[in-house]
Order: sequence, then C-alpha cells, then structure tokens
Amino acid sequence: MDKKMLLEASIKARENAYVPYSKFPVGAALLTKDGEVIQGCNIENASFGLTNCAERTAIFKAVSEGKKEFAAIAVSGDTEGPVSPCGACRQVLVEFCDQDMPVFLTNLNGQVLETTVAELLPGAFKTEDLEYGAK
Ligand SMILES: O=c1ccn([C@H]2C[C@H](O)[C@@H](CO)O2)c(=O)[nH]1
Ligand SMILES: [Zn+2]
Repeated sequence: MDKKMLLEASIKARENAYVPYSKFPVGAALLTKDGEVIQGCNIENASFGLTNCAERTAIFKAVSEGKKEFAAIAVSGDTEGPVSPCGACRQVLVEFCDQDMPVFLTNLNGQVLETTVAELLPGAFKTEDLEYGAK
C-alpha cells in the first residue's frame, strides 16, 4: 500500500458520505501497521452538531474492531487546496496515532499536503503524564 493508493482509497471513501445538509463529502483512508486500509466518510445529522467527520469515522471504526496501530491516514475533500481536518479530528488523531505519523491531505485536483499528527495540533492536550492517563 503506497501513498497514491491510500489517497485513492480516501477519494473512494467519499462515495459513502451521508451529507444531505452540507453536500460536502469527505473521505478518509487509515492504514494500519498490518497493511489494512480502513475507510471512513462524514456522516451528518439533522442535529448538525452530531456530525461525525470522515477521519473520526475511520479511527473509531478501527478502534472498535480492536485495531489501534496506525501507519498513515489520507483525507480528501473537494476543496480549493488540500482539505484541512477540524480541531476535533486533530485531537482524536493525537490520541490514537504516533505523533510523527504521516497525514496526507488532498483534494480532487491532485494537490497533496504531507504533514504529521503533531504538526496538525501543536500543544495538544494529552493525558499520558497524568495519573489517569492512557498509556
Ligand atoms: O476534514 C474534514 C472537514 C470537514 N468534514 C465534514 C464535516 C461536515 O460533514 C462537512 C462540512 O463541514 O465536512 C470532514 O468530515 N472532515
Ligand atoms: Zn473533523
């Protein structure tokens, strides 16, 4: 699974987006360290704040299946430049991914921004130093 295939999987994942309100499909493709690709799309709700973004759908799908070792994620949307994950998704990536994990952000024009989980959320809140923190 190379970068190009992961990007393509994220574009394909947009097809399942449930976006009657925004009409803005987003797709994500999460690569596990075992080489499995887990796709996610955004899923909206009449109560708008309940919307789940593509990135969080992919992460939560994976975690719910016991998969927690991730190698990369690609995200795509029909944006002018590469799509930019929201703050909630950045925080969820920080929780479950290595901080230097590659994040590939793209659009439908083939523009790709390659970044990392840490770069997406400088100064992120983490619990690992706290007594109750996730280890
Ligand atoms: O990185 C992003 C940015 C936005 N959205 C979704 C949320 C909402 O359904 C729609 C418009 O904001 O796009 C994502 O899924 N991921
Ligand atoms: Zn989000």
